[in-house]
Amino acid sequence: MKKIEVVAAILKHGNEILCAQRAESKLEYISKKFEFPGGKIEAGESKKEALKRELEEELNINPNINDLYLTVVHQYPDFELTMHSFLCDVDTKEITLNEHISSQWLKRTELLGLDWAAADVPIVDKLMQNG
Ligand SMILES: Nc1nc2c([nH]c(=O)n2[C@H]2C[C@H](O)[C@@H](COP(=O)(O)OP(=O)(O)OP(=O)(O)O)O2)c(=O)[nH]1
Repeated sequence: MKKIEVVAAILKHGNEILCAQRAESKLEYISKKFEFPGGKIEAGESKKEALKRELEEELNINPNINDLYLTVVHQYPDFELTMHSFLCDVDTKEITLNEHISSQWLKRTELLGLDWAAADVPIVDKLMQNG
């Protein structure tokens, strides 16, 4: 089974968190789902270097990347995903959506209202518990 390793950012502005909606995809289980921005780690990159690159590519932002929050291993029908999520503080809500089709800044308690990619659910649960 194919394995993918991804980094993702929990972008916090005050008490709000950025939730970003993926574009339509032929993989229905991730198509238009909400996620934390990020992407695959490329050869030779550290996790934080990969996340910095992805955040610039996807949102035109360059935030401080803080501690690892949670690593999730999730089995999708076509691949096994390992996703490392990092807390990041941003000082502005101004972002440019270069790849996502929509975004919302939500309080922790509001996160469950979105249709998240399945791999994100443990991260969302932890964020809600620690609210
Ligand atoms: N970035 C991110 N990816 C997630 C999350 N949840 C989740 O299941 N994924 C999955 C969807 C994709 O299969 C994979 C991320 O791959 P991607 O295609 O977005 O990464 P990338 O930007 O490096 O894309 P590419 O170069 O392959 O086009 O991880 C999440 O919260 N954030």
